[in-house]
Amino acid sequence: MELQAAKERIHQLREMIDEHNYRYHVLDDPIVSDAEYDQMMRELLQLEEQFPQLVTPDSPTQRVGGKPLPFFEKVVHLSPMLSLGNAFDEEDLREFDERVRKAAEGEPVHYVCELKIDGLAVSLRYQDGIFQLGATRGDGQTGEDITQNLKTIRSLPLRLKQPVTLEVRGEAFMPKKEFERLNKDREKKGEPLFANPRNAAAGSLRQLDPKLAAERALDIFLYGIGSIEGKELATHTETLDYLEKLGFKVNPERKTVDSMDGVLEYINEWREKRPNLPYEIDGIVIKVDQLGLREKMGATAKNPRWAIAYKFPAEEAVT
Ligand SMILES: NC(=O)c1cnc(N)c2cc(Br)sc12
Repeated sequence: MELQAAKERIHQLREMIDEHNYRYHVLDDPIVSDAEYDQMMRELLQLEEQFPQLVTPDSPTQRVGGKPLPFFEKVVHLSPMLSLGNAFDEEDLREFDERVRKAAEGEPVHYVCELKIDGLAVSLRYQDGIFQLGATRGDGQTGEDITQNLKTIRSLPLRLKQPVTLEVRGEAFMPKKEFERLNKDREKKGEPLFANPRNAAAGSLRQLDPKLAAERALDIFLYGIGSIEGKELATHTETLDYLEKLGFKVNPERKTVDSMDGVLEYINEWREKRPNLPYEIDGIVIKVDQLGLREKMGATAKNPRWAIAYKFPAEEAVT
């Protein structure tokens, strides 16, 4: 095959593979069989071997690229990754609601309720829609560059549906089924078991050899924008919808309510439904929806004043 034909076929294959990867891992709604998908990947790999000058960092063949690193580089976040203050009961939530309504000075207040994923907070940077860099939260200001490992997460888009430059925040996690499979495998090999999916996810992403992270079916939900160029968003609800439009995986269980009673209802609904989720959650995140009111409330050195995490009581250890 000559170069021009190879360019066209490679472009076509990448489009198809990215779309099928998105449908399978983000929408959980595949329309081709694994065999058909693997066939497309094999053809793309062969063409890229034949024409190495046509390989690009966002090609789906580059997910398990890198060689083992000697260490992780430090990354300074474009804006600090704050952690959430905690609420443990209704009284804490009512006090939070009072503080918000005081700051709102009569302006209507909407809360976005989201599941608090029990994983590892990460920050992802995209330049003109291409994934550039991913980092751990670290101390909130400086994290570790784990780009190679994050690229192995199939639901993480290597190229967005629009060429935007932004930094997004999310939680990388290990689904419960994968955690059980991994620990069974480690038990067979006489290796120490992971205590919980959170530790397993953190341990996987802190591997210096990306091939090890690639063997673990990690996943990721995105839930916020750290910084963005050329886009004005008025609410968090809009932000989450926009992240979905760009091709990110956003948790579908979110709900926007206009009172603390609505928040309490959501919390009780998910207290019941939590065991049936395919991933672990350790609470519910409640955020002010209006970004203007968030600006007004600001943040302490550690936590935003416009959000809080309701923590479920720790599950009694499964004996
Ligand atoms: N949906 C969310 O905002 C969310 C979900 N899960 C988490 N572990 C966290 C942590 C922060 Br900080 S926000 C958030």
